[in-house]
Amino acid sequence: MRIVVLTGAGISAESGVPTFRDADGLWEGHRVEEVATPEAFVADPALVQSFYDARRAALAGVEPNPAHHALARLERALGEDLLLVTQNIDDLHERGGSTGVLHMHGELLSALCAGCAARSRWEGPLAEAPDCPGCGEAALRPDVVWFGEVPYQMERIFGALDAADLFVSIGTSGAVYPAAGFVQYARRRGARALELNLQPSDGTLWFNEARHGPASELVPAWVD
Ligand SMILES: CC(C)NC(=O)[C@H](Cc1c[nH]c2ccccc12)NC(=O)[C@H](CCCC/N=C(/NCCC(=O)O)S[C@H]1O[C@H](COP(=O)(O)OP(=O)(O)OC[C@H]2O[C@@H](n3cnc4c(N)ncnc43)[C@H](O)[C@@H]2O)[C@@H](O)[C@H]1O)NC(=O)OCc1ccccc1
Repeated sequence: MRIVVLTGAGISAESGVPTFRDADGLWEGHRVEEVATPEAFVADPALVQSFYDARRAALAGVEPNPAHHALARLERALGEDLLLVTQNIDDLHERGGSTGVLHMHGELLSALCAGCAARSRWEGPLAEAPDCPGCGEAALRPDVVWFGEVPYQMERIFGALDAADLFVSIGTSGAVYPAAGFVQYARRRGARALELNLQPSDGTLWFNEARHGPASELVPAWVD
């Protein structure tokens, strides 16, 4: 059984990471789409840096929950037959024990050089980050995919969706594309689709089955 799992902010909600819907899409009064865009980074880099510095710092205060741990068990059981794709930029899947996580929207603990595109691990405020280890330019930006930018590893994701027997969506509202379109794509390729979410997502009608409730209960119940 080849499975593709897609997770969103809802899987980290019970760990204390606010979802986008929680803050009704606002951060410090800014619409997320306003601070998570390349245009915003050009217009006000300090505002954007502080947005991500705040989320990076908050990681120290949260822990993976039973849903993250259950997916790590599933990975150990299925090996290559599982692809875990996340829209989340936190590191809770990895801290929950998952090793092959595909972060399609990037990672908070990674910095990207806007000059030479070199990547480097960075845990602290980006404003204090050293110059790029690749080209020496002081052009490090958060290694996240902003609105209007192409998500990471799309070929690998569509390749896995082509071969999938089952597509499972966990803790996502299905409001942001191209991730929100994966269920339609998978169904058209003949896969079954299962939704595990607190409430019906925008794409819930595309799923063969939907179970609604907290991920910390639904995911272990599905995996074990
Ligand atoms: C707002 C939306 C309409 N905009 C888009 O989709 C745009 C494109 C677009 C613009 N206009 C359009 C009009 C129509 C269609 C599309 C568009 N998309 C883009 O720009 C993307 C780039 C999008 C990525 C942006 N970066 C993120 N994050 C990283 C940064 C950061 O994090 O700061 S997106 C970010 O928001 C999204 C938030 O969604 P969720 O994770 O689902 O969270 P949300 O809060 O919405 O929902 C939480 C859910 O959990 C549930 N829940 C809550 N608690 C629990 C619980 N305890 N248990 C279980 N479930 C729970 C809730 O019920 C809820 O359903 C995530 O993807 C997250 O990564 N790029 C692109 O399109 O490039 C071209 C392209 C096209 C095709 C192929 C290639 C390229």
